[in-house]
Amino acid sequence: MSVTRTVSCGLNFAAAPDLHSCLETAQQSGYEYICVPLVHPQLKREFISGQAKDHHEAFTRADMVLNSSDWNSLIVGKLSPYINVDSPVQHVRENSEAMLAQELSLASHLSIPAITFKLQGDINKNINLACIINNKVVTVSNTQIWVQIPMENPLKQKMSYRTDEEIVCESPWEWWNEFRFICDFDKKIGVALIVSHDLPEEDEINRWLGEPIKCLILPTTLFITNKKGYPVLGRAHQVLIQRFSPLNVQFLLTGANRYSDLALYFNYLDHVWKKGSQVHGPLQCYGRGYEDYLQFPLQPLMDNLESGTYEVFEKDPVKYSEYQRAIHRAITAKIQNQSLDTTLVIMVVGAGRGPLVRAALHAADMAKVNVRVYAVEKNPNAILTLHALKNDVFGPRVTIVSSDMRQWEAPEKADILSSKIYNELKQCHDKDKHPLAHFETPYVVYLHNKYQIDKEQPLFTFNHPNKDEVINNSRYEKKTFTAEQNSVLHGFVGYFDTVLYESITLSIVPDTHSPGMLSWFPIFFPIREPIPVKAKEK
Ligand SMILES: C[S@@+](CC[C@H](N)C(=O)[O-])C[C@H]1O[C@@H](n2cnc3c(N)ncnc32)[C@H](O)[C@@H]1O
Repeated sequence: MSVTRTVSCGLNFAAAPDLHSCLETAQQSGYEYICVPLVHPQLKREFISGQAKDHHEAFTRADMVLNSSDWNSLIVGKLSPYINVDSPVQHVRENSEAMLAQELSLASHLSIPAITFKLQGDINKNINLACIINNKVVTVSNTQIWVQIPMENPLKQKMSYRTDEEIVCESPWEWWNEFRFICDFDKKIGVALIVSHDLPEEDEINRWLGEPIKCLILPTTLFITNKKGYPVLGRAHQVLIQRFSPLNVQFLLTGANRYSDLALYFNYLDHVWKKGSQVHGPLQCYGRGYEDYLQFPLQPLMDNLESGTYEVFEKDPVKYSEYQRAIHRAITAKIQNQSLDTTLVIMVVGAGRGPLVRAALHAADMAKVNVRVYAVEKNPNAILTLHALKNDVFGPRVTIVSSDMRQWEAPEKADILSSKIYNELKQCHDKDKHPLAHFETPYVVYLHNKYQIDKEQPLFTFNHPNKDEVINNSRYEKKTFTAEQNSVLHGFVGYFDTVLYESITLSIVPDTHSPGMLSWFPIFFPIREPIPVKAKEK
């Protein structure tokens, strides 16, 4: 599915003495917003001591230069880079705190959508900043915070010019991780990732793909000139942009323009972004709009499903044909060594609006075998549909049983049993519970913005029919996972696969996912407190 929108890219300005002309420059070339200093870079203020302390002139432009809807949608404000609220020098720190308070208050007054600043090191150098941002912005306003993090440690870059040896230094992901822990993982705080010339290892990029990346900052120096004289990115950077595009990230172009027109960068980025945002494959098309959206699992035993819900199941192009293949294969196996006029008994338990009944009849027709099909369903509304289908389509081979299968006394034994009830969960979901109660309970989610800490492992197996003397479907298992790199555990994801008959299976496990099958998103159990995990830790 191709994308008709254009990329959301902004233009960074080192200084913006005239906001109108900056906006005009940006918009003429397709850029959606501009990123500008909240205060002119030269207007460093003095609050504690010094000559400038008693200057009471305006420290920046007035709000009237733009109307509020432009402030709200077109401007990302940069905090002054000389603010250092973690300075060991008292007056620098105190002055910085006052400047920061002034700029945060201004950002809130203007209601700009986001403020941004660059993180220059680990939490030891930024603890006060993290606390102030958390207390003064995250908990009190709607402004988004874009924390600029370099993709590669600047120390590594610096040293790479001086030595050929492999430099081991901390990943800037750690800086971000520590910072957002202080901000309690608030949704308003996200990453503006500064894309480096040398890209980090694949693992590290994968880890960033699980973070709340709001923006990729692209220095103009990343671009090279192609044969036609236009700016383009190298292959690795194109792939990077395409991998982040589906996460709805915005972009920010920064640095000197080296071409005749700024639109050349924009047009190229738009082209690369569109390629990355294209939705491939039926599952991606189907899941579009549901990415990372936590949904309550269906409870077909406790609730009676609605007509529209059945309609959604029935659209799956793969599931029912696999059921039909499985039933056909089971019929073929059953009738071996039996006389031609044998009638097989097939029971569809939890028949819904009849797709498995239809599959059973088709399979019988293909095998040229007589069948009696029992369609057992407890939802009285779905029973109406089944009766209509019996009259119009299924005919006398089908007996409709309006009953809970657990209470039904079957008149005869089944040769083949077919059912599709996987998403049953015991506990009832109360949507009005305390927000924290929503943790550690399951959700269905089409996972998108995620990093998988370790490979999935098989957990529970259920065999049907269960011929144990005492049937016990409760399960308990302990599994050990090993983190490949430092990361944060937010929860556990559950997949399943099932054997319908012999080699015919359905699976939503990533490595073995049934091609083209749309049904069933994974189940996700969020944990209440995210847990930091160290590389190689179990
Ligand atoms: C997930 S739906 C599947 C319906 C249908 N087989 C299909 O593929 O579209 C499960 C169905 O099983 C029914 N069901 C669940 N528990 C049942 C029970 N104990 N007895 C009878 N039907 C049940 C539900 O009402 C629902 O119609």
